[in-house]
Amino acid sequence: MSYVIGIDLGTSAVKALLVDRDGAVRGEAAREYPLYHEHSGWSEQEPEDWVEATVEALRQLTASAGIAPDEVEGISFSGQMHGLMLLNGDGRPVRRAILWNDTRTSEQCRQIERTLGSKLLGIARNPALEGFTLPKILWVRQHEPDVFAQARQFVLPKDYVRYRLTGALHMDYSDAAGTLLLDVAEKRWSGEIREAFGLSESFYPPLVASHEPVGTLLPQWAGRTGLSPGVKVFAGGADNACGAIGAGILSEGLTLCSIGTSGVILSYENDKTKDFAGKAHFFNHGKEDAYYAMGVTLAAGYSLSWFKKTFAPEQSFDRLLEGVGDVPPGAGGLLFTPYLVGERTPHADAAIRGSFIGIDGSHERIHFVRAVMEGITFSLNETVDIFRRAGKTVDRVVSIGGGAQNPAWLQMQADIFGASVVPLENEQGPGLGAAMLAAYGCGWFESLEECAARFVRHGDPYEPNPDAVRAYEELFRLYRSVYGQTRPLSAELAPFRV
Ligand SMILES: Nc1ncnc2c1ncn2[C@@H]1O[C@H](COP(=O)(O)OP(=O)(O)O)[C@@H](O)[C@H]1O
Ligand SMILES: O=C(CO)[C@@H](O)[C@H](O)COP(=O)(O)O
Repeated sequence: MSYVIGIDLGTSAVKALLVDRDGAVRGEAAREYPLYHEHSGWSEQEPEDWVEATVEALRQLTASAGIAPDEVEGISFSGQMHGLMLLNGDGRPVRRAILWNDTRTSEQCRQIERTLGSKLLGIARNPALEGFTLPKILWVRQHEPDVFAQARQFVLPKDYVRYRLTGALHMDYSDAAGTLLLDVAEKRWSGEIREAFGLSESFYPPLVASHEPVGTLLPQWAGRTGLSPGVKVFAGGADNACGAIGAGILSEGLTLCSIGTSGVILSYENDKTKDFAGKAHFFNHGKEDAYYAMGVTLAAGYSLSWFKKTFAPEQSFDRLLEGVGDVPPGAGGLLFTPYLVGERTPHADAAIRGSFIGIDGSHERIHFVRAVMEGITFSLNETVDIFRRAGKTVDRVVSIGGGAQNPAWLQMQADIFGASVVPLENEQGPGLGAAMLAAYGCGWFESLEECAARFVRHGDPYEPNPDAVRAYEELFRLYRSVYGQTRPLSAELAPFRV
């Protein structure tokens, strides 16, 4: 048999999938790693944790599947986006990675806006947001000059892991698009942005397409991972681009909802000139010369996992969510806004924090659980609304990620989005998209579309229930008013945060 492996370097864990030529998942392995929040708004990870976890996941995957090393033909990656890794001249990290959900860089964002003005949207196609990579580079240069002086190159999280496994350093277009340093439409590093911030050309890794081969596994890892040193390694893509590939979002008219640590509503775009005026992100797809627009809820699954960790640490998600489908829309008059770490879409606001509004003596824990799920979904619906106002049709949404594991949540998505919501038969998140890039890169298929026709299996859709849709239209209006009303309170509470 021959297989490919898709590795998804997520925020909470790395997941490796072993996939055969029919797209059947023949094995999976995951390893978690910690997040470090040393100050409010900070979020970092230890790069060595990613490497160790990835190698361990590969070892477990090959051992449990009982396959011969040369049966795996190709490997590719999906990675959490935007995280800054700075490497010294020996290719070693000079500090921990600063992640996509770290919001310490508001001042640097204002600096970028002052320096580039409207040129930024024209070139990078995205506004300066705290989570993106350029503001992080400027933060380290300003606050840790000694550390920055050691840095010779920057990369993103999955690029670093791939570099450690192959010895070859690259970045693919879909991930490079999230740095604010790429000319998105022209698919090249922007000289204008680079010069504006005095960065040297050698600081940038070479760009490649997601399905391109970038090397083979270094012999030192072969024994430990159970893979052959000859296994081909393909560049891979941003987790949202890979999530889209794995869900078959490869043509106009399809929308993706992904609820992982973050939450995303994503819509495929052929037209590189499409203008959302910065209201939605606009990035290169993992499919060549294609694009996607996307809105992001920073703390989507993270809000639910925060709730579970804080109020039910001993319970599984399935146990915590038991009975949540029996609570009517509106959670008994309880509203939640998921701004635990600030927000991105539609409010690019690092200072806002979340809230429960309407707590009543009759509420039980299950009402809070339902309110958290509804708040996350309302936040995603703000992006659905942006897309509809921009003239896009959103009537069929493919739902992936941890949030797609719960039927009540899938029904809630259909009712809040007012659209059919389609889960995948074998929900594997972005790892399947990464495996598809390897399968296409290995030449198993003529195109990603041909690969998707074999690998991607949509399940039965969840249809919107008209009564629930009506109730949610009213509740969504109330939800939207919470942001403006809690913003000043959040600002006044800021000094009390640790
Ligand atoms: N059984 C479940 N039911 C509902 N939500 C779940 C379940 N399991 C996980 N989740 C949610 O999904 C999130 C993790 O999703 P995942 O796609 O694995 O994340 P990531 O790739 O960001 O690490 C968790 O934070 C949690 O909120
Ligand atoms: O910042 C973004 C997208 O712009 C996030 O979607 C990250 O890419 C992290 O993803 P998950 O760990 O939630 O999958």
